[in-house]
Amino acid sequence: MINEALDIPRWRDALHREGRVQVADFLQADAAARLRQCLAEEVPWTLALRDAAAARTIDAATYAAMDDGDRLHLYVEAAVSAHGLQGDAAFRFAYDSYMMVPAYREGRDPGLLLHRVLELFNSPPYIAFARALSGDARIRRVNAQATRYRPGQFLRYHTDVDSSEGRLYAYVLNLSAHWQADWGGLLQFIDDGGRVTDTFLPRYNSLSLFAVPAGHAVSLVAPWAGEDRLAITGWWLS
Ligand SMILES: O=C(O)CCC(=O)C(=O)O
Ligand SMILES: [Fe+2]
Repeated sequence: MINEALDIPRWRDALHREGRVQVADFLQADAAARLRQCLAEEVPWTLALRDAAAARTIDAATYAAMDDGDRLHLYVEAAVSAHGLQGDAAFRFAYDSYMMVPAYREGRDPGLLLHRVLELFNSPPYIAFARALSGDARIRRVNAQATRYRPGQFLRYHTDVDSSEGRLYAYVLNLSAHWQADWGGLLQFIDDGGRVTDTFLPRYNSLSLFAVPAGHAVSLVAPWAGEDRLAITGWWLS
């Protein structure tokens, strides 16, 4: 499934130098196309939402039954609930999500390709691959969620810091076909001074990879975005 022609030492050196890297042509072409089709057509999406009260999920049936206007209203409500707030208190998000680990454990959606992906990501050869790419022998497990960002959706500044889960590296396997820079949905790295230090376009079949913690955000997807921003994202864990 992984592209066998990847130049692993090249990407590892860049990751060590910069703390982040975007690996091009990550999957074999047919695997990328099949996975993209799964995200575009087969996933029962939930809405992951964080507003002033808490992080919460709108279940797939409820979400599917809503019309576009009601959905957009939820995104905007979550966004404006941070008005006047700064720092951690302003953390908000609204994006479509499929939490692959709980779904797998609970035996939900039998036959969904994402279950095979989670198995692959936790197979000994893939863990060995992740260790080789990062140069980090502590990696033992991989978690994953499928994500879809549509106009009005976003993930505000955060660092992925986590005290219990053992997050070492964050990854994003991007599966939108022809994402354009002015559609929003950009993965932006933001330093302690508030400067954007790097931007990753969600380029088809690329793996965005960075050491945790690091300040970053997914910018608001514009009304004119011509596609959904589709990805599988998670962490390489100790
Ligand atoms: O989708 C992305 O590019 C980044 C996602 C992210 O930062 C996260 O889920 O914590
Ligand atoms: Fe993140």
